[in-house]
Amino acid sequence: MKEPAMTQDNVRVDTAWERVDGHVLDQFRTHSVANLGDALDRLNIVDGGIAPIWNGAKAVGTALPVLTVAGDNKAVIAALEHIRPGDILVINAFGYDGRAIIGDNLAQRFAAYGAAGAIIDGYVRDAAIIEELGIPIFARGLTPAGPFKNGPGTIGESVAIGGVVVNPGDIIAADGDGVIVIPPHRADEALKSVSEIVAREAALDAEVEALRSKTAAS
Ligand SMILES: O=C([O-])CC(=O)C(=O)O
Ligand SMILES: [Mg+2]
Repeated sequence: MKEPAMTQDNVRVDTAWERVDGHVLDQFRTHSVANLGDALDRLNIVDGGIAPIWNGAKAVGTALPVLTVAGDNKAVIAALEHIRPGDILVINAFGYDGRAIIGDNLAQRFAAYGAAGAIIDGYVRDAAIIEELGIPIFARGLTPAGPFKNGPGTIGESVAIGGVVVNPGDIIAADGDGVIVIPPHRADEALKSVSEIVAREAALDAEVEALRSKTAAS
């Protein structure tokens, strides 16, 4: 039987779930989020309001879901000790724009514990330092206002983020276009289908190249 969730000081924690192997994640790393989205029938994509906070940020990993109260990061701080290498913190902070849920200090702690990044349905701060450090953080925007630290919250339970349900251990891929959530049981299907999409995209590029040469010759 599944272990029940424990509540630690106002934050409920469930750690009874699995992470996929790193070699599965490596296969997703070679693909764009747009192509992965096409491979999953153009579904499973987080709304475009959640975007990288610096140009060039990208990340692939498995979801460590965190639910906070709007403007409060107690559950995020409590999640630090539950990070495993390759995790991506997926934080539902209710899209609230009045408080930053994390800044450079927490982003650096995520990285120090081996997290591959964080996706936040909410706002962040200290963006210039996070960019300088190259830590991939995706959020709705920036505000200098710091968060409260009272809770409650949950760690390791399913959350909603940008209109998509994220279960603990789901595969997350994020790049300049945005974020996709891939349930592990659909990983093989997604990888097979995305290689067909890559071939189709290459054929479209070749068509454009042929058109360009024809235009130049005329
Ligand atoms: O004060 C906080 O909790 C958020 C913050 O700025 C940081 O993590 O650097
Ligand atoms: Mg800070």
